[in-house]
Amino acid sequence: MRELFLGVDCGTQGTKALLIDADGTAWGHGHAAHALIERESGAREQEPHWWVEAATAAIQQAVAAAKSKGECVVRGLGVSGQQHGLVVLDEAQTVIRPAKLWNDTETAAQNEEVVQRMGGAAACVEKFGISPLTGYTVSKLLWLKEKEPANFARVRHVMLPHEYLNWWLTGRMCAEFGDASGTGYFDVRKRLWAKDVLDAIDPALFGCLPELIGADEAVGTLKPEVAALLGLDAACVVSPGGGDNMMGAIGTGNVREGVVTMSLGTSSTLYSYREAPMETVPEGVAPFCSSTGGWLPLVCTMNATNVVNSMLSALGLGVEAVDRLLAESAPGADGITVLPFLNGERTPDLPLAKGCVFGLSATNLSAANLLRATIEGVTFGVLGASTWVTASRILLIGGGAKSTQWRQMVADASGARVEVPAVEEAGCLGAAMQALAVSSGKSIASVADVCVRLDEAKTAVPVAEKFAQYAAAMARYKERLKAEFGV
Ligand SMILES: Nc1ncnc2c1ncn2[C@@H]1O[C@H](COP(=O)(O)OP(=O)(O)O)[C@@H](O)[C@H]1O
Ligand SMILES: O=C(CO)[C@@H](O)[C@H](O)COP(=O)(O)O
Repeated sequence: MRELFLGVDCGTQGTKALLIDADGTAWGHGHAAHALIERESGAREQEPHWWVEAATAAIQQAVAAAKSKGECVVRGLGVSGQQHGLVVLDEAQTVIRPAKLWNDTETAAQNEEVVQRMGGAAACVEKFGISPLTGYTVSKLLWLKEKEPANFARVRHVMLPHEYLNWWLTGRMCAEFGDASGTGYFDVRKRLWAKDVLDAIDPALFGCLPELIGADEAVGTLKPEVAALLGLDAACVVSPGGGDNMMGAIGTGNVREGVVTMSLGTSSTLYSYREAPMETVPEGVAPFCSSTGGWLPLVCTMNATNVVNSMLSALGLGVEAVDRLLAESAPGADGITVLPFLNGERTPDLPLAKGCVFGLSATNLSAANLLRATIEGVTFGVLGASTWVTASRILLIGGGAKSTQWRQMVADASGARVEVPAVEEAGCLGAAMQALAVSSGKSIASVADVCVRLDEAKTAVPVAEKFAQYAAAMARYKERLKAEFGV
């Protein structure tokens, strides 16, 4: 009987599922999209039951695909989730309101207030190794207390998206260091909840947090009724899971120092594993913990494929147009610059910013140049914030990595060789690899050595002439940013 391991990744736009064997070979995939509640106030929310429904559909698809290839049993399951979302449950364990997400900027004022109550950003870094930015979980709690006091009074359990899915699967509420480190109420050096931060909002909150477990501890096994629904065995072991970037790190072998991963999902992120926490935290860097016993400093911008999708939709085009239009246009988009802040922005810290288009003329205005300038803006945003890490090689993941031309742009603009894992869904792969490690007792590094493979045909090698062209376009991007927003 074939033994398989399941990874589930609850991203912003959808949930994916992947089944692998102990060699990292894929046996089944599944996908289901999520809706997104977006309001002009900056609210970005989803109903937690949407994630459960999407996970159910995606897992059922993956299981059906694997079973069609022969008899199999799923031994372990790991969940990867969009970071920072706030799920609140009442005494009866009922979800109180939609989850506010990582890209919610309605809570910007509350983030500033929390930082101030803790003595300012420098004091936060000194005390807890991290200072919260808009989007982290903590500001959502203060927002709830101020704006929806009746809902706040009902809160008995506070969870992140992947913890909520683990609870649905197993009935156990628990947290692990990687995702917990993005809450803003976690001491990232000591790897403990930061009670002082929660007390500054409300002393009742600390008692609402889940227990912390280690990266190699199992959460438990599946609830029998959930196992039956998903077509899985109730003995299937659920590993701790983690934030999607932490699971992407595992899925790209970013479990040792010196590896750099970049993700082009709804957000754009760039991260690199470290054995020790950062002593000094460069501006814009989120000094998170990894879900593998170390640390995972990262930069994250709030505008990536969401902005590309909006521009495509405004142009009446679909995602299949990306490669064609990038190929039709040249680095620098004939002088057009897009600051892609449709979602406000976190890096740089401009939660209330709006997007801007500069440099339009009668001769350069075309769909190809507009789309290119948008994708360049997204790419320059994350690369420009990533000078704290040097990379001669970048492992590129997320939906945007499917574009040949975008991969080449990242290589040309960064000067690094861009490589793509053979399994496209790195968050799912990382979660499945963690499930394999936890259920077999193997180290995550040894699992990574076996399971992470590259799709050599997709490697993009930087072209020196293009590097110079992108450097000029990026300099123009930075000038526009400075002139418009002073950063
Ligand atoms: N071939 C492609 N070229 C460019 N972008 C693509 C391509 N395929 C998918 N995408 C983008 O990837 C997005 C989904 O990315 P994904 O990493 O799954 O997001 P998330 O994890 O945040 O839900 C799509 O909405 C689309 O914009
Ligand atoms: O907030 C962050 C990282 O700190 C985001 O990276 C979220 O974790 C959402 O991820 P995607 O939906 O873009 O994968």
